[in-house]
Amino acid sequence: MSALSIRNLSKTFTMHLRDGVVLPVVENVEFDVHAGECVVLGGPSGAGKSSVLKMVYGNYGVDSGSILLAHDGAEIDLAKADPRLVLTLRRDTIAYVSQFLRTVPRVSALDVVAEPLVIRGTDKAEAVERAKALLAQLNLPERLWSLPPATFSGGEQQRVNIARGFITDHKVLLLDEPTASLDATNRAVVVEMIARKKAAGTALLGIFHDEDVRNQVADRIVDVTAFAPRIAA
Ligand SMILES: Nc1ncnc2c1ncn2[C@@H]1O[C@H](COP(=O)(O)OP(=O)(O)OP(=O)(O)O)[C@@H](O)[C@H]1O
Repeated sequence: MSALSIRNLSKTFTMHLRDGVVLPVVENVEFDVHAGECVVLGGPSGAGKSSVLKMVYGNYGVDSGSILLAHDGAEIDLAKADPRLVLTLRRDTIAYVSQFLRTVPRVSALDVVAEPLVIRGTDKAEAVERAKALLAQLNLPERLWSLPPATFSGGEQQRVNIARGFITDHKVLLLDEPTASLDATNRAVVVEMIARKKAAGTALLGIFHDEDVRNQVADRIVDVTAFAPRIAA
């Protein structure tokens, strides 16, 4: 069984403020992501890459189809999971590095990064040590660690977000443009971190506009234009 299996997934957006105009985005999306590989969603702007990623994480509902995850020795369909189960899947099985960090006031960068481990029951001091190691690896200046990331630069916030997403050993890791705001040095760090995740058996699914990074991390590219909706005649 794959770590992540997408079957027949379709999505339309209904614009309620525009007389209920219906915008089909993708139809019959089908692909698998196996343990230890990084699959990259490809296709031009507007093809639906982010929408697919958001469906897989449960941020967007689906019209039809399945998002099958290996969780706790069973196969779970995230597309049909109730909100409580979605939260459990996010705690234990599927992690997501979004493009932008959602900052919480007064919470330090270190605590933001350590939180996913603490929630899973890791001792706080140990979680903070792991957070420090990741922030150091990502070259986030130590003077920033105890500050809330709200005032950080785009690239600094993105590195906090990456550290938070990478700190656990979730079996599935989703990456939405994790290197978009990074300089060459830190892009290389992230490429190395992805390679380590693969070696550890994580299944990764991501969007990377940077061609260099994409070529370095991708085992396979799934072209989302293959799932463009057929326009009704
Ligand atoms: N919440 C939403 N409501 C309405 N339409 C949406 C919504 N999210 C995405 N869309 C539409 O769905 C289509 C696909 O968007 P999506 O962001 O998934 O594309 P993408 O391939 O990730 O593009 P890019 O590479 O530019 O980020 C677009 O036409 C977009 O306008």
